[in-house]
Amino acid sequence: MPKPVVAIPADIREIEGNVWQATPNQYVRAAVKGAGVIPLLVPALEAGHDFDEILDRVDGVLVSGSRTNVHPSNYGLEATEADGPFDPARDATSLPLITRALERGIPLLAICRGLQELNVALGGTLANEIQEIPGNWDHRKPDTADLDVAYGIRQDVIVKEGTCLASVVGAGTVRVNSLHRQAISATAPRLAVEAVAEDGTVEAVSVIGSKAFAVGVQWHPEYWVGSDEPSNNLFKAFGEAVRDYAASKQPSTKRQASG
Ligand SMILES: N[C@@H](CCC(=O)NCCCC(=O)O)C(=O)O
Repeated sequence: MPKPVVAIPADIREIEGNVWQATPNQYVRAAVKGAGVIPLLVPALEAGHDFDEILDRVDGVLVSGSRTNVHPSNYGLEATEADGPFDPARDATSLPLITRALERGIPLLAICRGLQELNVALGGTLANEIQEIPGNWDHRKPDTADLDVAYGIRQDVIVKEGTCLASVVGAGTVRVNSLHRQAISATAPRLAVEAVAEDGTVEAVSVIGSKAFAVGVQWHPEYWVGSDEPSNNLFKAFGEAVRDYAASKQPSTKRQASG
C-alpha cells in the first residue's frame, strides 16, 4: 500500500515583504517522523477550494496551530481589534475542510488553533485572553526566542478515564506545553471534553460518534515528537488511523493481496 497522505491547511504569512503560504516545520516533521505519513500543505484560500477534490486525494487531516485567531464572525460574534490577528484565508480553508473530513470519516488531528477551529466548525465558541479570567493560568507562549523554551513542557492536564485520548496517552495527569490566549468557551454539541487543565481550561476533545479518529488538543504534541512519550503516542495513533483509512479505500482484491 502506498504511504498515506495527510492534508495540512497552511497559513497566510507576510515574510520579507511578500505573502507566503506557510506552516511551521514542526508539523511537517511530526507528520513524517511521528505518524509516518506524507504531509501535503493545502494553500489557505478565501474562496475557490473544492474540498472533496482535496479530500479525495488524502487519508487524513492535520490542523496546525497558529498565532492568528479564528475570526469571531465564524462563531456569531462581532470582532474587535483585540480579537486579532486574523487569517481569513486560513479560516475559509480550515473550517470547511474539518467539517467535510468529519462527514467523510477521514481521520483528523487538530492542534491548538486546530482544536479551536474544530470547536467552531461544529458550532462552539471561543473565549479570548483567557489569562485575564480570574483563577486562570497564563497559557500564553512564553516570551522568548528560544523555541525549546517557548514549547517547553510546563503544565499538567488531566485526561479523563475511558476517553479516546486516555486510550492513547493514558488517563490522569499528563504534562504538556501551552502557547495560547484563546480557548473553548461553549463546547460544540458533538464534542466530548477529554482533558482539562486544573484551572478548567478545555485541553482536549474528541468528536462524538465520529467514523474515524477525530481528536483535538490545545497543546503542541508535534514539537516534541521523538522525545516525549505522550506526543509520540498521539502521532502514532493518528498515523495508524490514517493507514486504516487508506487501506479501507483500497479495492478489496488489493487489500486481500496486501493482507
Ligand atoms: N491563536 C490561538 C491559537 C494559538 C496557537 O495555535 N498557538 C501556536 C502558535 C504559537 C505562536 O507561534 O505564537 C490562541 O492564541 O489561542
